[in-house]
Amino acid sequence: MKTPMLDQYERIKASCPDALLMYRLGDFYELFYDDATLASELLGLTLTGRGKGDSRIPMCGVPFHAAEGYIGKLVDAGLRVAICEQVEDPRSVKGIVRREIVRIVTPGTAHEYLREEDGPLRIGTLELRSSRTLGAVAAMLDPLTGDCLRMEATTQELLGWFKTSGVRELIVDSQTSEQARRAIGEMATALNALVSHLPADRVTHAQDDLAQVVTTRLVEYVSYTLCTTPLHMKPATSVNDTPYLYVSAGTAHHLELLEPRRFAKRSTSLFDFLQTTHTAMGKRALRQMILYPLADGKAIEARLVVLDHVMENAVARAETAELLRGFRDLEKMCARLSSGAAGPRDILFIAQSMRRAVQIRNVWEQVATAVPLHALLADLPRDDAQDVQIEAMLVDDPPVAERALGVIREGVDPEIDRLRRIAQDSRAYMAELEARERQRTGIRSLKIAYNRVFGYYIEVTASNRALVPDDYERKQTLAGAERYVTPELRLRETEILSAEDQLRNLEEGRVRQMIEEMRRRVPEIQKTASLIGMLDAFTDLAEIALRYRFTRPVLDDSTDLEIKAGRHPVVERWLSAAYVPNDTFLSDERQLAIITGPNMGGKSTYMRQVALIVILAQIGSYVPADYARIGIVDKLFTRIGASDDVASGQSTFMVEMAETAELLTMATEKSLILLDEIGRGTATYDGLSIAEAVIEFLHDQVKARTLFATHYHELTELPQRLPRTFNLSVAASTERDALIFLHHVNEGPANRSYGIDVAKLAGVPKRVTARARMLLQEREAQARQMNREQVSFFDTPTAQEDQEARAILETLAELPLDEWTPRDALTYLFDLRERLRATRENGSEGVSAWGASRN
Ligand SMILES: Nc1ncnc2c1ncn2[C@@H]1O[C@H](COP(=O)(O)OP(=O)(O)OP(=O)(O)O)[C@@H](O)[C@H]1O
Repeated sequence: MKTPMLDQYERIKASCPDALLMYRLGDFYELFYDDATLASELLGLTLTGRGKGDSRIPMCGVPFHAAEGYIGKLVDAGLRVAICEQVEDPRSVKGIVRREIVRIVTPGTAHEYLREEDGPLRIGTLELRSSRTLGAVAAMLDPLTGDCLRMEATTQELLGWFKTSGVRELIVDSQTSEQARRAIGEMATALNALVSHLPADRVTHAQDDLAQVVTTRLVEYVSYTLCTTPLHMKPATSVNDTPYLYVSAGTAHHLELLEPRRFAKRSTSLFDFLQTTHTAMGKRALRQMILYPLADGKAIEARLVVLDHVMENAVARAETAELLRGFRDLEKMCARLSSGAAGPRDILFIAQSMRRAVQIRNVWEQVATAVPLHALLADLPRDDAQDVQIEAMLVDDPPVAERALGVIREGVDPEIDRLRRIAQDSRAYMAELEARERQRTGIRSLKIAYNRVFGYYIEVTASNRALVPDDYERKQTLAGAERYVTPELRLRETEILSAEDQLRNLEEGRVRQMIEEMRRRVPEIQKTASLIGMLDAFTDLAEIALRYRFTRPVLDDSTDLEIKAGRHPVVERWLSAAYVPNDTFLSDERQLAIITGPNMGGKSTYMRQVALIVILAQIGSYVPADYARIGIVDKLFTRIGASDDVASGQSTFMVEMAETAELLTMATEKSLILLDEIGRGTATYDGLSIAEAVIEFLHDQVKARTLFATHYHELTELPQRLPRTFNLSVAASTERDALIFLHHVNEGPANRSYGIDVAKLAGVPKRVTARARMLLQEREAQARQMNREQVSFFDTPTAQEDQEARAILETLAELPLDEWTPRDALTYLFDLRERLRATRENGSEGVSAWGASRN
């Protein structure tokens, strides 16, 4: 026999089959059946059971007040959780209490349950244009702030956007086309995201406008998970209208834009370096700026003008910082208002912050002369009358929950004050009655107390039962005590309870009204929140620019990149020694730089520095350089530094090649590409060949500005045949056998490589480095010998060939094979063959090289 409760459980569960159902039962959320088994495993909870024998079903539970953490864990594990509450007061119903799902928490919409520091949380979806070449229309939505971004691009590009933006869940519905479904499936795998279905009854009728379709789908999904119509969704903006700098996910990772490298000892991310904002909105705005730098000259200039202004006005800046310090997270509160979770405390906090916004507006209105700043201020609130009123009505420290007493300030409502006095008087009265009864009965331990079931009662310990007077009426017997009522107590109780009831009704009514008013103001509050976020971010960027002596960049539509004395802001900050500034000059004629030099010489720092300067400039920030002129970059790709993606199950080489593939297909003439030692992860000749072919392709086809760091010295020859390439090298010197890094970037290739010196520096035993140096010398000597004996043997057949063959044989005879590893030998052999082939193809030119040193 199924109990009515289980019946209800199963009905509710059926309405939400792809979520774990947390079913509220008194002070617990209970899970049953498979949900219970799964949750108990993931959360380490004891699995119990309900019922007996065969009909016993698995069950586990979490206390309701601690549920948040558990829900967070489940969602983090990629599950959906449906929260089912009791929606009536159990005391006022006979039989089973009505229950409803009040929230579905999913990986992409769990903003109240996950830590914001772990990055943004977004949901996304897409539809494909009927013709493949037209690409796809996509939208992504931040369920906390209600920001919705639309974009039209290739699916590959969209994947990149989704990845950097933290899309954790992709939404499909019954109208999603088959193709789109496939694309979404593939993306979900790449993003490690969940694919979720919007229930059919939520799908609005088919529309022609795909942009509309994708945004509506996401808004509907948020509404579905919140179990209410959200008030805080903003109209979608389009990436295609406001061009942004595309930063591939790999790039954001390599450059440590938002998060430091795994295992980094300090916060080495750009975000951490820049972030001294005062508000949660400011932090979000800054993160957003870094994630979406601009690619439109006018928009960047507008930001720079605001920044100039903020930098110039030190007093206003300081006052703003002061006001921002106490600012509450308005965006989070709007989300709470929207989902019906807001209570009196939220209302007070919003009112206080909105008043501060008015003050901030006043601060700047007096000094603002710049048009873009005016535009920013125009939408800040001007009038705080409403909020002053709210502050006057609510007590200083109101409770979080909507249903609580003592929320309205004394003097606001005479009726509330009167009822409160009755309640208070009765408390005094009860104390007095207690004293009186103790006196009358002689029972010193007698006490008057209250509970929800019996109301007020007099409690007497069992040992004093004999002293109880006749007019006491027994209510309840406990182990060591008896509880009584008297007619007087009953009378008083009715008075008190009715006063408290009325009081609660009145206070709740007031609060509900305030919440309703605030809900109507959500768009205004959101607008304020985002402007305050921007102002906070600008104040922050201003402080940084002043503190670290940044300069204002010049942006234009050229494809130049000119930096004088550029620095890497984060490395400079943490370096104990002085940072060596470096110049950069790229243009149409100097499109691709091949950078050589010793390990640890500063190649990757140099490349990162260039990338960060470009990003900062396109954010609208000042930059760490004496001068910077930047032809606006449309897409930024980097492949720098050791990959730590090995943990994700992909080989370093595979990841590297995937990223290379991405940039080769996506980059344009306006892009900037930074590559560090690509091809290193494979056999020398594979690697070298890949590297060379990539350079050729970038030079001939893509024509993007490129910095290419490499250890293949062979590549320094490329400028001879690829006119837009040139050599750069990081300087090092060896003094008395010690290697000194100068960190200075020079024109021209590195004259030698310093592998052995670096090995020594790194503590490789002297015997090994000495031996290596000997081997190197031998090789170089052989090379010289070969060069001397070199004859162009293919010209005049037999005799020459003969001679060359003898030279080869002689070299072979001299090879220190005993000391070589098989790999050394094999590499040498490949080397030999490769060069002989090259010789045959290119005539005699290459011969000189065949025995040359391989350093
Ligand atoms: N311009 C500079 N001024 C001062 N110190 C620097 C500079 N550039 C780099 N360094 C220091 O040198 C270290 C090594 O730099 P980096 O990692 O860029 O070398 P690399 O040439 O890329 O080495 P590898 O080829 O091994 O990757 C940095 O951690 C930093 O401490």
